[in-house]
Amino acid sequence: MSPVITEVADKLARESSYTLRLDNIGQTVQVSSNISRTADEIPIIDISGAFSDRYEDRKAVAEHVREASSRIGFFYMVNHGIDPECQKDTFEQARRFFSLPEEKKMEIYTGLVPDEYVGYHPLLTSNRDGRKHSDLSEAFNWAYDAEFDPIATDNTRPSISIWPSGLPGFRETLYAYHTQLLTLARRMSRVFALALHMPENYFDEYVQHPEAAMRVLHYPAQEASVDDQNGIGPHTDFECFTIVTQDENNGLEVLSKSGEWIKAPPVPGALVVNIADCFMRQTNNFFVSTIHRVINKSGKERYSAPFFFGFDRETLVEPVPSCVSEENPAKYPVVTFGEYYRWRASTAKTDGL
Ligand SMILES: O=C(O)CCC(=O)C(=O)O
Ligand SMILES: [Fe+2]
Repeated sequence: MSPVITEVADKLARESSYTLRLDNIGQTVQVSSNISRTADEIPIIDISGAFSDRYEDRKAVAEHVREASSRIGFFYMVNHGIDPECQKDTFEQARRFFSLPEEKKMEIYTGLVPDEYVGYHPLLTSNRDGRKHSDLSEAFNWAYDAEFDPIATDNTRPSISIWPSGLPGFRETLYAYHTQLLTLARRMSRVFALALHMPENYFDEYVQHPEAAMRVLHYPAQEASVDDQNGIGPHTDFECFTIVTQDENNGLEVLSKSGEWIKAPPVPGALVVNIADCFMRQTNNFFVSTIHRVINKSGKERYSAPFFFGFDRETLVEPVPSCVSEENPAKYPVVTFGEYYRWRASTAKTDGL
């Protein structure tokens, strides 16, 4: 084939529609094209009102969050009060860890801790999109630890995380940022309660000893085409909501309800929030847990730090009363958060994300 014809054929391949199946959540979606586009569907929400003493200010933020969470399941938040120095320090520690020799990182390989999503996930070990090469990212995950929770009520439960040796300050720096996000996430759970037209303290009892895991990710610059590889393949997150800190490089993409990949580029000073599967179940599909992926074609290394927030493992994932009615009965069987989490974490590890 002449180069021109190959190019046209490639273009057609990339622009043709395909079916995406996510077996773990039983979703099949039709994607119109593998090419992502820029769109302004992901709103930027100023959440300063969430910290206001005035109920009307908090309610106004919640209404924006309600709109975004039910329409696209993603939004940016600005004026969240997080210290940018902590973000910088976290990325610095991530760079330090990922530049260790592979054997050193493998000392805390996630495979050593069955059923828990902690430790090191090496490059090219997951593949969510069977049509492509394995995912071009590596990650380090850690979990909630009451020692670093300023309002912990129960310090007796052991931490499940595993830590690299010989990296002084690594754990403390990562927890300094984790603690800030934990406090923000508790505040956001009040915003979400209002967004669901429930009393503001509706979720308070579920966030005493929350599922609050975090990860740092490293995406090398991808040379393969977007049709041949992902940084992280298409997936949904499995807790209630995720707060993602991005560096300054593009890569994150969100699948809109109409089946188009939409870019979620970094916005200076903003954190990305996305709804995850437990919240979708609890809201009886009113909030949408949106499929997303990362492809790093920025030409540079990309780092990100998602914080995954879910409720205590004893909590029942049962529908919020404002989201069920006789005409709209519960769509999911009730399980505890811990049962759901363990099932998803173990399948994610065997299936690769
Ligand atoms: O790197 C990102 O921006 C998002 C990563 C992500 O979706 C995940 O770790 O679940
Ligand atoms: Fe994700």
